[in-house]
Amino acid sequence: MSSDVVARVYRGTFAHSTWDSALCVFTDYVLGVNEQGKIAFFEEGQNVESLLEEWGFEISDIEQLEPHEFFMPGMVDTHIHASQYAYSGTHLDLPLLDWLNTYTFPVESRYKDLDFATDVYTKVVKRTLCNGTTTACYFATIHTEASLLLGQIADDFGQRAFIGKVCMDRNSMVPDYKELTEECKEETDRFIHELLKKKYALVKPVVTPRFAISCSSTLLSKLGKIAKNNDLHIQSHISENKEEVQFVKELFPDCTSYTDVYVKHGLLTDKTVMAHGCYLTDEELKIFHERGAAVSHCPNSNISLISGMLNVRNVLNHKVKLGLGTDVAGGYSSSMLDAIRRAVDTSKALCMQDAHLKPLSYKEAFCLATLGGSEVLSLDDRTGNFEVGKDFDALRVNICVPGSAIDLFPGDDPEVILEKFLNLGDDRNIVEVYVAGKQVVPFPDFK
Ligand SMILES: O=c1[nH]c(=O)c2nc[nH]c2[nH]1
Ligand SMILES: [Zn+2]
Repeated sequence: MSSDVVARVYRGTFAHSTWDSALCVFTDYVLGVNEQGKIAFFEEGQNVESLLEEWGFEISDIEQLEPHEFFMPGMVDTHIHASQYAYSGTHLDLPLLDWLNTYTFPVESRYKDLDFATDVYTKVVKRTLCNGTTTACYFATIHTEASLLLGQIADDFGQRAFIGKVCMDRNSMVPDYKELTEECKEETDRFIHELLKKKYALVKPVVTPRFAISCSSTLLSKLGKIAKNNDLHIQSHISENKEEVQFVKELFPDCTSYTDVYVKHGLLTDKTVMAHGCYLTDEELKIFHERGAAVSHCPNSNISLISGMLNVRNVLNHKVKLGLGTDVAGGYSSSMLDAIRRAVDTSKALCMQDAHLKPLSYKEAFCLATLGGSEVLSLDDRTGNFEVGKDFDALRVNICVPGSAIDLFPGDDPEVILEKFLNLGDDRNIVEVYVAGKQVVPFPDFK
């Protein structure tokens, strides 16, 4: 008998991605979660007798899923601005640079107020968890205390998260909302130190230069060094909008491309995730591939701010790590299901312009939202699918809940049920959420 103790055993349908297949559906499988929250076994239901013996649990310990239920991996939002959740669903009438100056910076400057921060950050963590985001890579604001608070709230609610204190020392439009270069470096050091000191199991800091336009060359270099010395993740924005790309050219005339700006400052590593990338050239994508840097595709935001349409197929052909992001609040939805749908829509819109392109399938989008996202954040050895040994980050989906927007018909097999959920489902269908084996949705009573 195994010395490992299983805490939970489920039997029913499971769906996940592997690097060989964007969608694998397993019907009548048994999955065990050990006391450390890791997947202890994942086997065909017919092996249940030997599993009982090996793992020492009773048949009555098995939780049987209904035929209209399944488990899928938790979704990974590789790019979301927690601070912008305050105005999500509004302010979508301006292009990027005007949008930042008019709406974003004035709101982000309010996060010195920790009551405001607590309210918004609690709401965004709860909302994303309910919608199945088990891992989120967050931008906060320039404020160290509020950013630490976001880390504490993610930890309280059990979400796996990267937290970025935003760094910017250039801002002509809202001069209040920036730091001095040295102050920004020191506050970033303090933020990283304080967050790591908390020893949260699932919440880590990420070095976060906002984008090349809002950082001086000196600051970018300092941030590159901080990331290197502490072996940290890095996140920023790149090539989202044509005006932005042109402005970066003017600000950094010695750099050969937008990508080169980040390369020259030590910010394009195998732990870097860059949002958008709509206008990256093939040469730049080659550099991303060589360095192991990742792209976060944020299709809702790209359309909402009329920024551009990322050619996902081209990014995948260059073998660049790729995940999906909601980019709240340039993207108006905090749900990764929306990111899946918009990614497919954008790809189809590009196909209308170029008949040779192959559209992204719903299976590929599902893979990007789960396993792809975990790879983007270098977490694919810990999460992203139901491989034995990984953490159990999972969504229990029930198609037949009261008020469900999905109808089933005779002959709808598990693959059809998954496809209907991805296209028509919402948080009502996500009845339980697990992160590292711990049930985080429904929320515990004390919250
Ligand atoms: O979509 C975006 N949201 C932002 O907050 C931002 N900052 C720089 N570039 C950005 N793009
Ligand atoms: Zn963004």
